[in-house]
Amino acid sequence: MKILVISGFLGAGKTTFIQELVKRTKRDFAIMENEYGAIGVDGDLLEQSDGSINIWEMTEGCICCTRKADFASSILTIANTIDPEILLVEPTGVGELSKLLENISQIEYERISLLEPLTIVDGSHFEQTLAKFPELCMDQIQAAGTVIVSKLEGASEAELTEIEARIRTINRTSDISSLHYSKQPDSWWAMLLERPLLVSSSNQSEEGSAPLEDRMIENTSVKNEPSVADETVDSVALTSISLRYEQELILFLQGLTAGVFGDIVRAKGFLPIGNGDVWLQFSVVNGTYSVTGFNHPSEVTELEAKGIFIGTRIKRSWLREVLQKSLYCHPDTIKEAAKQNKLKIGKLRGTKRVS
Ligand SMILES: Nc1nc2c(ncn2[C@@H]2O[C@H](COP(=O)(O)OP(=O)(O)OP(=O)(O)O)[C@@H](O)[C@H]2O)c(=O)[nH]1
Repeated sequence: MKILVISGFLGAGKTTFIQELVKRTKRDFAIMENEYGAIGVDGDLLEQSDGSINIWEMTEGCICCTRKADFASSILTIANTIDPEILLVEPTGVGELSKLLENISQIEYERISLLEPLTIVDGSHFEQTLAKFPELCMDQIQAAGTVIVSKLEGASEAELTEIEARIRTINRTSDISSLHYSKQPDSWWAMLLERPLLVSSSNQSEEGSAPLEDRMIENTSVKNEPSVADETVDSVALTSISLRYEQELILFLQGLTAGVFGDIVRAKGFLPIGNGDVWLQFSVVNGTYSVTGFNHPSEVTELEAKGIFIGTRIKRSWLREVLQKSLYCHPDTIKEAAKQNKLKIGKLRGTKRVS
């Protein structure tokens, strides 16, 4: 089993990229999703776009630090049971790629090998994200074998050259793809699944990128940079959410991006509108929101409305009051919902979801 880690900051476009990778290469994949909050959203979205793929979700904690041991044992379980050709790993947007690679390299053996990791960077907010989360973003870029720039589909040649040069100042050896991946040829996609990560300098290939242990040394210098990342970022995960009208969702998202519910860096989820005939999916990143249709597979009863909100100074009770209105009005219902949420969270931990 080969492992391809697809890293990138919150909302950079990791899940969207994975959907395209699966579509373009049609290989035998399994996917491991690590969500920063207490519940997973990406697994459901991926399942919607390709119901035939095995998806694992690990929530509540980061596989590069607090859930290290669970992550290692899940990888071994996947290798020994499903044994896909390639396991795609999407860490949380606030995970350090260098630490994660270090963890995985410790469980590498003849049946498990690492591919050169990818980091997706949001080209439309590159400088802002880097300025706000320097340690994290630099780590993700420096440890990547290929840095892929998203969200610059309409950029000019000059803009692409500029961002490429900027990324080059952070990582001297990686491949950089500033051309949007939707325009890349099949050979480029195939190449992403073929390049092994070199773990020690003694294995370095002639044309090769820096091996893993050299990258780690490089990264120690970054540790002294100021960072506001891990310690201050918080998350709220809500289930059983709903709104009465589509317009209400727009108003809520406008409030969210205006800072009414705290300083939200990332939000995403899906929920029913009105009597549940219409479901909508929402996504908030870098102060902008998007709303798209969501085909709720009504025969799958376990798929529940959910939303994740990541940021600082989050107004939890306000979010609950707006999105769980029906629950909020009745104290007994709140208690019951809290009980059910607890059970649900427990059930999701490290479990395998096979469609
Ligand atoms: N225009 C454009 N939008 C994109 C691109 N990639 C992602 N998006 C949008 O950006 C938002 C976040 O995309 P995701 O793929 O969910 O990002 P992510 O990195 O998986 O997010 P987290 O896992 O929550 O950190 C969604 O609204 C996407 O539709 C891109 O290349 N171009």
